[in-house]
Amino acid sequence: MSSSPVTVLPFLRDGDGVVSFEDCGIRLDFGRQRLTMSDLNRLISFAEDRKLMENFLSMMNGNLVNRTENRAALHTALRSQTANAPHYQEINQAKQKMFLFAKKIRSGELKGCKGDSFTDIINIGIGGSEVGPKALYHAFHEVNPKIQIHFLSSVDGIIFDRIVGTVNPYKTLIIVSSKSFKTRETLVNAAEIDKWLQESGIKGTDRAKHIVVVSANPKAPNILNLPKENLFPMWDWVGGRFSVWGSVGLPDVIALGPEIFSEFLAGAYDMDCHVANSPLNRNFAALLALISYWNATRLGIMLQCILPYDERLRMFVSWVQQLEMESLGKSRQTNGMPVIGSTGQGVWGGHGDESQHSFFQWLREGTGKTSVDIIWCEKPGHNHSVLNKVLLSNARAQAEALVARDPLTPYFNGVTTIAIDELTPRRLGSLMAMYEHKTTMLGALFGINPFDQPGVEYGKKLSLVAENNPHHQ
Ligand SMILES: O=P(O)(O)OC[C@H]1O[C@H](O)[C@H](O)[C@@H](O)[C@@H]1O
Repeated sequence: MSSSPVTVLPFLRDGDGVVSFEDCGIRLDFGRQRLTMSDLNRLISFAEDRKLMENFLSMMNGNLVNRTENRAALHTALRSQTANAPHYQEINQAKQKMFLFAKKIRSGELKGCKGDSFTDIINIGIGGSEVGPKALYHAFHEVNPKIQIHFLSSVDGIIFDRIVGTVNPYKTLIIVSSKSFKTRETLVNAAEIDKWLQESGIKGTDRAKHIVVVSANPKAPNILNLPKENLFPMWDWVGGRFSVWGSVGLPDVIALGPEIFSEFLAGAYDMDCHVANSPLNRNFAALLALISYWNATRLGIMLQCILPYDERLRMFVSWVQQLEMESLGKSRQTNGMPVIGSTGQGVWGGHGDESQHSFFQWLREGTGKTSVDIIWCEKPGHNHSVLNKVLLSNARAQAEALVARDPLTPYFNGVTTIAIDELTPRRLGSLMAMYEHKTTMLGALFGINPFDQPGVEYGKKLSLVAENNPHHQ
């Protein structure tokens, strides 16, 4: 048996040039990725030819960048801090409505139908109507939250029972969150929860004190037989997986407070400004996108592993997974022609320290190639300095260990480290916005539309057919 020839790939850090820099409280180091500075410079020229920045600014200005659905993609407008952003008035109006509602619930001015203050929220929603608010809540909720959020996403009665089994319906607010208000799981769960409320005696007009809806579908309140005031609006010009910055964030605004949510938006805006104003060779999102493009198309790396060494970022992994895989899992270009070569990678990951004792063996010595993002926060969110010392040592050590693979095998990893000074809501906003911009920029580089999801919609149709098939009862 003859062994395949092995080429030892260079690291970016082995040449001249800047491979690490800081902005928005984030230090990015891409020196352990497998390319040379001249490769990177060629990639930057390619990005210029592809009009990467022009595309990005066109998205922010509200042009119809989602061409298959003939829509804009204006998630940046939801967090803009300037009055000249597109749709400023209606965005601001919706935000004020959400903030006022949250303040009244938090102060106890708004109560349930029997006069109780709210202690629990059940957020019914799936995909983009769940993972973003869940990531934010998981990062910043208190040890014993005064108002706790429960996320009901899949149509799995076990989860349903576990949630309703721990809450008092008179002290519970239900948020039914669905951009389309057509998602089967969300509507079926909403009906089941409504039944539970009614069986608990919350009927007729009392229901309106316990259920609100978040949707871009103006018929949503009517569908659930609620007054139209119970609607918190979304718009078709924000994609579901980019929607945490608007009314989809309502459960967080209530449970964590408007101040935390405002900071989260401000952090995303910091990153929007960084990406809009930085040259390509100092631009976080553009560099992440270009390296990912290189990895997928030149090195055949089809996996992207996200490893936060911080419990608060555990749910962030699921959020990135939906963001990247739904946006970039495409094999047709925007012009309708099949893609030649590769597009988006499979995204997976987990808490870094736990993953060391689970799948790191595969990363270190398995027969695969992976691009890894290791994320840590320099200042901990707790007082256990010994624990933090060990955790951060692990993170730094693994960044080296994962690239130190046996040079005689054709398998390897490229590692990017992302060190955050301190995880505040503002920094989480910046981090999430950075990955959003990486994703949409990759769409432009691959020549695909990162804003639609026709494959998911096809699956939804087939599920309905299966549900109506008597042989599946
Ligand atoms: O918010 P909804 O309209 O209920 O959609 C929920 C989810 O449905 C599908 O799975 C889409 O692919 C997702 O992008 C979306 O976030």
